[in-house]
Amino acid sequence: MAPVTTGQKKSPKSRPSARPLKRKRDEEDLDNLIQQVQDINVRESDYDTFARLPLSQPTASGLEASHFKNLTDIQKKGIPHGLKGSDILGAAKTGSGKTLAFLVPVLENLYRKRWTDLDGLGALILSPTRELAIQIFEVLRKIGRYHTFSAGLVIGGKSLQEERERLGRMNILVCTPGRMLQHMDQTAAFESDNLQMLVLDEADRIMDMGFQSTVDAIVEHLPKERQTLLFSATQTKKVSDLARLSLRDPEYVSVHEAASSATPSTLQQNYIVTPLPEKLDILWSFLRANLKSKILVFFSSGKQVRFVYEAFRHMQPGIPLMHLHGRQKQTVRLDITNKFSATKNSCLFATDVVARGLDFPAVDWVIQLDCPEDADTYIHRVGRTARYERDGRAVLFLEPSEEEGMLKRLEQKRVVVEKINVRQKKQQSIKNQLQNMCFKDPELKYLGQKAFISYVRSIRIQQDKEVFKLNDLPLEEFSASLGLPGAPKIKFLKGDNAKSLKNAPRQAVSSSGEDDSDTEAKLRKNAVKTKYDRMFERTNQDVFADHYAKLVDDGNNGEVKKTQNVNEENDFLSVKRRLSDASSIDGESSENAMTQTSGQRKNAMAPLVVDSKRKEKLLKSKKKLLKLKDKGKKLVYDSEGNPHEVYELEDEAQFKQRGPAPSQQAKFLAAEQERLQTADLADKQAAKAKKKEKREKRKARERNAAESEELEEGAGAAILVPDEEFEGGVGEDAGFDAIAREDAVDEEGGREVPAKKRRKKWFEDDLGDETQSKHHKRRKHDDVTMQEPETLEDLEAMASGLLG
Ligand SMILES: Nc1ncnc2c1ncn2[C@@H]1O[C@H](COP(=O)(O)OP(=O)(O)OP(=O)(O)O)[C@@H](O)[C@H]1O
Repeated sequence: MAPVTTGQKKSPKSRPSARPLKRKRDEEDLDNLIQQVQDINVRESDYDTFARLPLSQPTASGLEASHFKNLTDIQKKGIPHGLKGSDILGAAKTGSGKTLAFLVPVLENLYRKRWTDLDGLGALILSPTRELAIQIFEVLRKIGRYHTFSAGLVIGGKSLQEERERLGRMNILVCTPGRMLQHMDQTAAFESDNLQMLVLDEADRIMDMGFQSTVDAIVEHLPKERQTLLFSATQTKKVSDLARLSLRDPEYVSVHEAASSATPSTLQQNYIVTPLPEKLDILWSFLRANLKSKILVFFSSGKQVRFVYEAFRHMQPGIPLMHLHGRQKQTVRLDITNKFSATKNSCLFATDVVARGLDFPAVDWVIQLDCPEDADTYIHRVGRTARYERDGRAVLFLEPSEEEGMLKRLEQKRVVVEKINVRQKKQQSIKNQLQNMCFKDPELKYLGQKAFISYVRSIRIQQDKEVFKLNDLPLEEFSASLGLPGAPKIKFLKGDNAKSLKNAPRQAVSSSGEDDSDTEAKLRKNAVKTKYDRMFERTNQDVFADHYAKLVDDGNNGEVKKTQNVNEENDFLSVKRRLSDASSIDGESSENAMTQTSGQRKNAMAPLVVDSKRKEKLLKSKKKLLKLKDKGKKLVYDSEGNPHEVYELEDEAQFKQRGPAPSQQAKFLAAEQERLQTADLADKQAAKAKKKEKREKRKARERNAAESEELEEGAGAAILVPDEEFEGGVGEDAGFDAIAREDAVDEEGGREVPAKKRRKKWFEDDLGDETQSKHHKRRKHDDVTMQEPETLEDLEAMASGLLG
């Protein structure tokens, strides 16, 4: 139970017995619980209600207060193994209750180990997205409200420093991999040596390419002796992943392997075949016909989401529209997630950022306007509806060229989808409206162009070429259907990799390099020219800036003019001028600049290529040009006082004697790496030892203080009052932080005694007492339903505050 000290004083007579008695009883209960867990027979599991499971009182009460009574299939199979400490590889359909399947064992296993603040981090829960991490954290808050563990959410969006200060004291952390690793590498006070459990929710996504190396690095920081739980809706038993996470004889807990379909039976799944240029018409007509529904529409990129959202918003379909994609600020994303969860009828346009794990209540329709990259993504997307025994419908839009390939992929994953047709009579064309809007509003047109480009790129980078066939797409008509006057020109990178590009959306997809010739040629025809296209096509680009003309017009400009003339014949992207010497920058005569040979140059710098307006401007600023000047050289002196370069070239013959250059290079790199690793290890060990010493000292101090306090109050001066504990709001207030009561009353005399000053909670600011007590009272009434954060700020405060 949550050890909340009430501050009540007992008479000297009663003092000696109360606390030790209670402690003894608790110890006995705990021993019983440990025994019961040992006795669990996982093969004959008949635990169909939480009440029948051997659970601690705080967890049982938390589950009951959150209205969880019966176990779902994955919980029936997973929780007993989890309680017994086994590693788990869990797979179950979307919406089948996997979150509790790992949260219950987390709380219970730490509880049975008598985990306290002083023991540090006990469980680490990794989630691939921030939204999912927040959702897991909220469920943890609910069911863990009567525990005294401290729990935190580490998802970025807060300053590293702010999180850092609180991180050291957390028992359970829910986090995204990137941010966690950042702390592990940079936060000295963060320790995971004691970690007991590692959980990966949506494990397959976390083990996906984008996260692989991050997860590897995180795991390196964790102790090998730990329990590891992996859960996902679409999991494979990839041996390499298991080895990487050092799972020990994992229990394969799968509740849909034998099922005929990989998706919930309450989900009705259909697909329609529609040419790309008609997609938006159909989507629009669909929305108009379903104004009283909650609809989630998936697109393959954020830019499409933005364009369709903006365009449809202007056209007012009659249903509230929202949009969500990875480029929005975290606070905005949270806000939209909450709003969409709360509404009954609305439509959310989104990317795959919400495809996994998010538990929006009562979604009626999941529409996949763009074909998912694979069958797993399909399963996760449709899993946003038909959750926990509810009904739901999903419709996949397929381009004729995608139909055969995608259906094959779905079949391989035991996903059964039925074809339906669109009623032509009800289909409304919005092409003209969109064209009109794009014509009037250049911003919208710009969004449309971006949307077009990102769609084409998304198809190009797909790995499954049996499904995605860029050359078969009617791109010109598609661009017209977006309201654009022509298909924008697109350039692609050579040999780009689908997943790494998808996982690095912020990485600019450079347009330099080589193009996809066929498509490019196709697209170049009738291409819409952007501001930049026009800029590069300007015929008078090579007209010198005034400043530069003056600079070179110093009597002897024949050379420059010659260069200029030669360049004029080149293509528009060719180099117009080269300034190749610092002296010209310093304003010395251009003649010098142009006639100096490389042998003459002492402080040679990389040639400055003047091929754009920006660079021409640069010529006007001496300060900026100075940056291009060669910096001074570092020399080292030998014992005789002769100067040497830091790295001097050795004699070639000598060099060759030591073997071929690549092998020497490899050797050098290996040696350097080893040197760095050794140094790093030593640093880490020293830092750890220091921290450990500090922690030991702190523990000893706190123990001494606790003991002397106990002695002072007389043994057992403060007692536990179970019913009131809950009201006092152990976990209710601050997650799982314990608090001391304020309004303590002396039992004997009924006299009010000054309350021990309690620690300020995350939701409190410096309010007056009255306001605080009102606040406190309000929360008391909320103890059963668990107060939800009302605003984004509340949630933010909660996220950061619980780290304290
Ligand atoms: N034992 C239970 N009794 C009643 N409702 C439950 C139970 N377990 C889970 N739920 C509810 O079912 C819904 C889905 O649960 P959860 O989010 O854990 O599913 P999931 O399997 O993780 O889904 P996904 O694969 O999409 O992440 C939630 O709304 C949750 O509150």
